[in-house]
Amino acid sequence: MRRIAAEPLTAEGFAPFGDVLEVAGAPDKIINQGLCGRHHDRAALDFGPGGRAGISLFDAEPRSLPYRLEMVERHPDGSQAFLPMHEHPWLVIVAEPGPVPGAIRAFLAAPGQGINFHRGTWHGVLTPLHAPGRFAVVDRIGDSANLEEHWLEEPVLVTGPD
Ligand SMILES: NC(=O)N[C@@H](O)C(=O)O
Ligand code: NI
Repeated sequence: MRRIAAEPLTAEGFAPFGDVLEVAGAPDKIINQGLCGRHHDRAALDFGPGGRAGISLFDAEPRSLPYRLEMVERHPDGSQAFLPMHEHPWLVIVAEPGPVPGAIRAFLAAPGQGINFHRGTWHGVLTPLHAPGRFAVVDRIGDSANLEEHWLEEPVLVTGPD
């Protein structure tokens, strides 16, 4: 079985697949009587025609490393953001674009890091590594299925960082 090692999640490394949401660097503006830094407008949200933004809460079972990846999916009609409601590391898996998924990439999100998959990005489903696996999810609410799954011919074993 093919093995890939998760790499630390960075905005640069993840840029081809989406946005990293994290409090890093200077805020764009100081608000609330100087008591809050606003890191403004940090993700490319996209819900397409006929859709709208929704916020859902996911309570997912934690997985363990090494993680057996059997399927990736994509949402052709909108973006999808995973915003952790905990302070644990968690796993983000994507694949290079194409009519069928290309090379698999895995990232280990640090505590406090969230992500936003751009519309159509192949990805593994939400993968917490610790309980509680609680996330706010911002994605498209609409009439379409907005889901395409691809089952890998051979599972991939995702390990922790080298
Ligand atoms: N199906 C669903 O709502 N979640 C998936 O899209 C996922 O990426 O976890
Ligand atoms: Ni998804």
